[in-house]
Amino acid sequence: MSEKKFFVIDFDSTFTQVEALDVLIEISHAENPDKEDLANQVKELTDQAMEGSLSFDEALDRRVKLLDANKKHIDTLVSELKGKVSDSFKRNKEFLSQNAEDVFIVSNGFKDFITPVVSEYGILEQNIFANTFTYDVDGNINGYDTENLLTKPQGKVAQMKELDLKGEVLVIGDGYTDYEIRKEGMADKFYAFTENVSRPSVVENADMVAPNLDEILYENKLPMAVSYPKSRIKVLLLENVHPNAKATLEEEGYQVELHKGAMDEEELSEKIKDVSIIGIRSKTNITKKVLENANRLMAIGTFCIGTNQVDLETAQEKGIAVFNAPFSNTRSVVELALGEIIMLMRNIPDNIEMMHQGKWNKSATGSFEIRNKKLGIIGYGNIGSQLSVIAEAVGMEVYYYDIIEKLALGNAKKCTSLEELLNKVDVVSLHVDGRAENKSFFGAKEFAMMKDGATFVNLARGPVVDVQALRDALDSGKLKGAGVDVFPTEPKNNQEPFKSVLQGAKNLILTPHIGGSTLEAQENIAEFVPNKLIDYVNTGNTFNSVNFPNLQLPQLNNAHRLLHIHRNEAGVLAKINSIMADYGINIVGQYLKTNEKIGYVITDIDKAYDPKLIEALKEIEGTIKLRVLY
Ligand SMILES: NC(=O)C1=CN([C@@H]2O[C@H](COP(=O)(O)OP(=O)(O)OC[C@H]3O[C@@H](n4cnc5c(N)ncnc54)[C@H](O)[C@@H]3O)[C@@H](O)[C@H]2O)C=CC1
Ligand SMILES: O=C(O)CCC(=O)C(=O)O
Repeated sequence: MSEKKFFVIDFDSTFTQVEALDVLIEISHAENPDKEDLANQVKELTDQAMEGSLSFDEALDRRVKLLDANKKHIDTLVSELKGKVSDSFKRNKEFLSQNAEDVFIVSNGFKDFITPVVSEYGILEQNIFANTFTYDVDGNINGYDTENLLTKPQGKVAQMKELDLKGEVLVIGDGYTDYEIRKEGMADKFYAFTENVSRPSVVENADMVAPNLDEILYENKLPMAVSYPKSRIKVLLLENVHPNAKATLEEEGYQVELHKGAMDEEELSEKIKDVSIIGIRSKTNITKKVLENANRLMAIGTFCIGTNQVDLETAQEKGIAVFNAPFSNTRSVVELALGEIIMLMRNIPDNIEMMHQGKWNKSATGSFEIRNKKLGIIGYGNIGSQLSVIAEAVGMEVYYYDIIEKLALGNAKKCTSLEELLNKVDVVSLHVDGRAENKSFFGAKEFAMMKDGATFVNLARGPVVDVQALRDALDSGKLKGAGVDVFPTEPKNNQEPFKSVLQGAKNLILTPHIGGSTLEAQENIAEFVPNKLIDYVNTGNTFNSVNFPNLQLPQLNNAHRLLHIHRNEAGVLAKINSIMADYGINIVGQYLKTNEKIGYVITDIDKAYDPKLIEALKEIEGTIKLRVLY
């Protein structure tokens, strides 16, 4: 039988998010003009005591003198503290009350406010060890019980000696006095609790740093309120994604690492090993080799539209869901495309170049309005169709070509072949996606089909265009000008040099893949993608995933949710349900969706079940991944 475990928990900044005396002084001095100064003095004394730089009894004495509080203030304090219990203690209330015999509060705070707060979590009064205030006849605090062990230096150690717990003693706290219990041999383990505050002198002495109570319960294989501690979910964000993404993911409780640039295959194959979620933009290739090393990876977020940089099929085979931001930067691309078209029709790139060289060339030759010019959009998706509407609004006549049937917006005219479009229009704007079949889709043959003196814009994907053929078309005068934002090979970061056969061509706008790089777009993406990832982790929702069957699931209420990802083979659902029946499971809800390769079955079941059920489900032939959520 394993040894009995005792949990010895500190109160201030551990059980609650705050230091109670800091709050009390704000309450008792609410009307005092010097309240800020007094509050700062109390905070400073608390910090010094917590870090171990001031003896606890001296700090306590000085703080109580500054309080000037009475019983009524204590009542107000208690109701404030009840709202400030640490989140992980709140959610693990069931564990605390079910193990009440083994849970102790040992605090240098005061029972007067501790007892009413922790009692709501089932903690037994006889297991609360803390100081007590003394009051005068009018109910004003006039001191504290100086005989109490916890008013003395090393008081917690002395209290633990007196308690003499027989079993494994785990101390959880944020202060030096908590660590002292372990230091003096009265505990087996000290967890530096950092959910509310992290003190270097405490963290460096800890057996383990615990960002929350879930982490401690998980480490001790004890039942907890969440299926997996969020603090164990490691997120790697590459390519300078907007800082809001990091903030959102950290707020959710994940560990987030941010890198400015992309990573190559070698580096990423190593780095990915302990990562649960990765966020990238267009320059990081998540290849088969990377995925083969990604043993903990649950989801990939592309903080952009394109997903051609991810081996979607291998990700799917490994049960890794991929999410992108299909709409967040589309407007930015459209604005740049239209801006470039206007610039190119007026020969502005050449004009700029000449002005920098000191040449004044005021001329209307070869300069045109875009009004009444024919714009040909290739790829009438989210960007192409939006450009269609805006270009039409500024007077262009819009034609489009797409490989699938698309609704013509406004007065746009559909072309039934690429050739038809290329023969007809004055400006070609490419907005196809980067699927493998589109590699070199636009080359010498297509440029030849364009009208002489036409303009060409590519803000889609680099490999789609044969850039040597584009250079030839510019040099020969076949094209009037071009705008290119994307290239077959692009630098991994802003330090690497850029090289292209296009450099030096006439009337050519070259931009460093910034079609979607506006603050608005990046902010939109940083909101959209992290929320998709969090939703997938928390509920299993795959709505908008680019490689998983799309399922929008209801909230999980008072049930456990089993997410079973399997190869799409006949009979898997039947096998799942037959195992559920064997274990006498009451199914509360079930959802299934498949695509060509995988099936995704979500089953919500009653909370009480034999844990062997999970193993049995994992053994079903064709299972890729099984996740349990609660
Ligand atoms: N430069 C930049 O910073 C940005 C570039 N992009 C790129 O823009 C492109 C378009 O994005 P969305 O409109 O959001 O994509 P989308 O998927 O909504 O639309 C693409 C359209 O192209 C069509 N298509 C694919 N291959 C085709 C072909 N060979 N011929 C004709 N039509 C074809 C598809 O049927 C689809 O309707 C993507 O490659 C995306 O990665 C997107 C955002 C920013
Ligand atoms: O801004 C980026 O990183 C890439 C933009 C892009 O090409 C996309 O959204 O597909």
